[in-house]
Amino acid sequence: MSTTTVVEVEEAPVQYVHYHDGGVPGKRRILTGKLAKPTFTEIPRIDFRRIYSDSIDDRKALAKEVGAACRDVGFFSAVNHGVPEVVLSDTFDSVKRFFDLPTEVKMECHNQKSDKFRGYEAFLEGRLDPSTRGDLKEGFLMGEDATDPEQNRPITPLNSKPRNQWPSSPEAAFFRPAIYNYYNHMFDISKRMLRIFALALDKPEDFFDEVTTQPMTNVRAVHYPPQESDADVGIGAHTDFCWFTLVCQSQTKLPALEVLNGNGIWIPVHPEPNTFVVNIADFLKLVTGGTWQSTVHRVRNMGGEERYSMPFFFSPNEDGVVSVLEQFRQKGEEYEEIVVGEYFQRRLDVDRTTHIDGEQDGQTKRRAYL
Ligand SMILES: O=C(O)CCC(=O)C(=O)O
Ligand SMILES: [Fe+2]
Repeated sequence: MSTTTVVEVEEAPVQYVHYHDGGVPGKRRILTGKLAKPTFTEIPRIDFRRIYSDSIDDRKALAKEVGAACRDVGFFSAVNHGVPEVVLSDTFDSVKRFFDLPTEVKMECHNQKSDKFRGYEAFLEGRLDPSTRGDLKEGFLMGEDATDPEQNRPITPLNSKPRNQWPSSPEAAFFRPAIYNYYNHMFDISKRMLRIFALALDKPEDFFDEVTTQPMTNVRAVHYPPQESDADVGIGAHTDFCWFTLVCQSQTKLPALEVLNGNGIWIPVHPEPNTFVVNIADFLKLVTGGTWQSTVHRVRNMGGEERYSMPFFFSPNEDGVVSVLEQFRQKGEEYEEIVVGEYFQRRLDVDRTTHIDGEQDGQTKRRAYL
C-alpha cells in the first residue's frame, strides 16, 4: 500500500517596486524566501577622520572601505568628516526659519522664474512617482554661479549670467549667508572625497582634479512635513544624476530616507547627528561601467515630525569630457566621450516630464528635476 502526499506549492505573487531612474521608469522584482539573493541590509558606516591624514596609507585604507561600499551598496554614512557641528546646526536653523517665512516671500524666487530651476520649489510641484499626487516637500535649490561673490571666483568670466535666485525681502536676509557657509564647507569636503574616490578606483589622488576646477554643484534645502497618508511620499523613488551626493538630515525618531536593496526591500537610513549620508549617482555609475551602483532611494516621513535635509550634489566642470575608465572597458566595445554639461542637459530634458510647470491652457506641463 502506498500513500501519496500532495504538497501544495503556492506560487509567490510577482511584485515589483517601481522607481524613476533618470527620467526612465524602472522596476525591481521583490525577491523573498528562496528567491532572495545576497544583498545589503544596512548602510555601511565609514570613519572619515583618515581623509585628513598625512599618510597616503591611511587615505588608501579609507578608499578601500569607500570603494567596497560604492560597489556593494552605492550608499554609506560618513562620520568624522570634519565639517564643524556648528555649521550644520546653524544651517538647519536657518533652513527651518526660511521655510517658516510667508509663502509670498518664498515665491518671490520661485524656481519657474529660473532657467536652471534655482530658487524655491513649492509643495507637490515635484512628482517623481507618477502614482502619487506629488512629492510632499518644499525646497530651495542653489548652485554654481560665477556672479555670486561668495563663490570666491577670482574673476567673474565675461558674459556670465546669474543662475541663482535669492529672496530680496529683509525678513529673509539671514538665508543667503547661511546657505553659503554650508555650501563652501560642502564644496571643500566634496573635493577631498573625490580624491578618495580616485584612490578607490586605483587612480592617483589628483586623477579627477583637472575636470573639477569649476565643478557643477548644488545645495538643495528641503522641508518634508509629516505625512498623514501612507499613499504620500516625501520624494518618490529615484536615482540621483550627478556624480555623488552628500546628504545631511535632521534628527527624526523614525527614519525617513530609505534605500532599495537588490531584493527590492527598502532599507531605512537611521539619522545620526553630524553624519553625511553619501550616495553614488548616475554619472559615477556610468564612468565605472556600472561597477559602482547608483542606488534607488526615496523619503517617506511617517513619524509625525517635521523633517529637513540638505543634499549637496557634485559633478565635474560643465565642459569637462569624461568616458568609461579604461579598467572597466570590455574588449571590442566602443565608448563615447561625454561632455559633462551636455549629459546633464540631456538628463534634464528627459526629466522635464517629472516636474509640474503650472497650468497652461488647461494642461499641466512638467519640467526638470535635479
Ligand atoms: O532628503 C533626503 O534625505 C534625500 C533627498 C534626495 O534624495 C534628493 O534630493 O535627491
Ligand atoms: Fe536623491
